[in-house]
Amino acid sequence: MKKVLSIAGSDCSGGAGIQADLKTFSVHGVYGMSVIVSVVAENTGRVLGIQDVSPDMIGKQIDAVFEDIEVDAVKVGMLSAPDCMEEVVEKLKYYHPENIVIDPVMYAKNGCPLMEPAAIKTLIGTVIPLADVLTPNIPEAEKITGSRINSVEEMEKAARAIHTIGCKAVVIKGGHAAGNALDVLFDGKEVWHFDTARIDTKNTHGTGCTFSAAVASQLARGMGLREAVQKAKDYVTMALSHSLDIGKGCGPTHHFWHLYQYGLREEREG
Ligand SMILES: Nc1ncnc2c1ncn2[C@@H]1O[C@H](COP(=O)(O)OP(=O)(O)OP(=O)(O)O)[C@@H](O)[C@H]1O
Ligand SMILES: Cc1ncc(COP(=O)(O)O)c(N)n1
Repeated sequence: MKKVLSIAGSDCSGGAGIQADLKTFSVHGVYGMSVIVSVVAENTGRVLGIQDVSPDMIGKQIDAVFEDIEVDAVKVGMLSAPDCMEEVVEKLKYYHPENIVIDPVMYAKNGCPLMEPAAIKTLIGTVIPLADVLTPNIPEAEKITGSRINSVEEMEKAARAIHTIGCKAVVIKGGHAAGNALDVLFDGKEVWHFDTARIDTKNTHGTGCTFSAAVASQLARGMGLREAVQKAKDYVTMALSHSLDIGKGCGPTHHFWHLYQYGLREEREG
């Protein structure tokens, strides 16, 4: 069985962060593991508080996983502060796992900040260059490049600009744009589009976490980059079309395992 590690924040309401990642890993038939970087008291409507785990304890969790278990892919999510980022970067450089997917989480869906504004420098200087795949949404890509994104052409331009920071590939997710939900992949050579109709729902809590965890799962299973992104897009579309009206704010994606497993079974038999 392939093994995938999430290094991210804990969302006690279960829709995003580590909890969304582990649900996504299970549906993809990979063994999920977690290193908790921050404990976030949040729900579908707001963030009540953030408590970062100490860098020493983040490092020990990463050591505990890597000294014992082979890791086929790593998904990195919320890293709130520069010292957390530096610890994660140091350990990933030391253990050098394959298939590092980094979601540069900055805000929750409800607009609450999940990364200290001053951490952007460390994010760009040390975290982003480690990514095999970086998955910013449009506001995150704007913060990283310092340029506004108002069209698909500008998404492509931003993906190329972010690639020069040193990551191997970039997917700019179009959840925050108007019109179709169109994501743009730049793999260092070519640009690819992944396009679906926009699903009319407020229940989009955790879409970014679900997408990046799905990419990491597919890469761990040996899929090539373009196919992994397409499969992750299919998965998040399905999880969103069955999203749950839980809570008073933006409800979570639904990890609709039996349909997806059916798809996996078809793939194996076909
Ligand atoms: N309403 C929607 N209908 C269809 N697909 C969507 C919708 N909203 C987001 N997506 C898709 O979900 C994925 C995640 O995109 P999004 O831009 O929402 O990420 P995000 O903002 O990082 O998410 P999060 O805020 O949960 O971290 C992308 O593949 C995007 O195209
Ligand atoms: C711990 C944690 N990590 C990531 C997100 C982003 O997800 P969303 O923007 O869908 O709330 C979150 N809310 N909480």
